[in-house]
Amino acid sequence: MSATIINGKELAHKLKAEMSKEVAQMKANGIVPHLTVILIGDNPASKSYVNGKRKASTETGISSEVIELPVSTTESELLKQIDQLNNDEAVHGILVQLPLPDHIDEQHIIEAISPEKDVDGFHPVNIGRMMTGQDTFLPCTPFGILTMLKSFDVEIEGKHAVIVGRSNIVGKPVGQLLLNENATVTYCHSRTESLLDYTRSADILIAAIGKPHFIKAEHLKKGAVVIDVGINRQEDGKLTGDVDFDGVLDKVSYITPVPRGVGPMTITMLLKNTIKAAKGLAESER
Ligand SMILES: NC(=O)C1=CN([C@@H]2O[C@H](COP(=O)(O)OP(=O)(O)OC[C@H]3O[C@@H](n4cnc5c(N)ncnc54)[C@H](OP(=O)(O)O)[C@@H]3O)[C@@H](O)[C@H]2O)C=CC1
Ligand SMILES: Nc1nc(=O)c2c([nH]1)NC[C@@H]1CN(c3ccc(C(=O)N[C@@H](CCC(=O)O)C(=O)O)cc3)C=[N+]21
Repeated sequence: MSATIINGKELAHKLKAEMSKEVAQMKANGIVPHLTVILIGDNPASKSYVNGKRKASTETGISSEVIELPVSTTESELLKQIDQLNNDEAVHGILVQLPLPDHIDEQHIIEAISPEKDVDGFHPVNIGRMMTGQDTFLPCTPFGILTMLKSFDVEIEGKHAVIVGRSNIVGKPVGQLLLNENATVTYCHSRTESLLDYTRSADILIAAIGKPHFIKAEHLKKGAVVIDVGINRQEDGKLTGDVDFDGVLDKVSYITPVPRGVGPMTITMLLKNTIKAAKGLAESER
């Protein structure tokens, strides 16, 4: 059986072209979608992700701005900055790049962002809306994964989706979105006993662990759909996923590569959410 490789970069490219047209139309009506990203400190990985976001915004015609703050920034200074952006009508989306320095409480920051500008979909109000199946900003990585599965007509309803990883930004919400699509969902994590028993029964396996090549052929059922969320930097500087891509290729029906898989889709969904935020504001102004 030959596997289909779900190329996230190509799909992202296609979606960005569609969004460019939408943005042009919005601009013609006097609305310029604007995203503000706050980057604290000089973590090279964070800088590189933020650059990717800036580049993709420009490509789509979305106006973006990056506020770079020193690692010494206090929580109250950051809260003040967020308050200003919440009250700035020209700003539609606010994203605070994670992780934050240890002296800043991540949850305080996430909850300070207005839910109407929370294009990451991390605010508890938006998480609650997602859980109850309401219209909201979906968290970008899970939203990107769902978009990939749907674009490739992967059947979700009734299927067993196994998520390895339970973080608030990837594992938990991706499980919820798949549940909303009528999958049967199992969450696994570092305390799971006999992980193989679960992963081997997965029709759809989502790997969001952060350990290079953790998922191997022995973990999988033949014909499984594998989504690799992991982004791990190797010694040679190259990126690799949580799945042993070459080792499992013969066994799977669909698989996402790293790089050019989930990562570019995450950024694309951020742009989609920013457009949605700009539209939401326009509607309330009418
Ligand atoms: N492509 C993209 O757009 C994005 C990629 N990422 C990448 O995805 C990966 C995961 O990110 P994130 O969710 O933030 O990571 P976290 O470190 O927050 O979560 C990792 C999860 O993996 C679980 N885990 C760790 N070891 C094992 C094990 N041996 N067996 C089973 N489960 C295990 C942990 O369990 P426990 O809860 O018990 O500790 C935890 O739930 C990273 O590589 C990250 O860089 C992240 C965000 C976006
Ligand atoms: N508030 C917040 N929101 C986030 O969405 C967020 C965050 N913080 N912190 C870090 C994680 C990670 N993340 C990625 C985005 C794009 C790629 C991506 O585009 N990766 C490319 C490769 C990029 C490269 O070569 O460096 C790829 O996989 O092909 C990866 C990872 C968003 N995150």
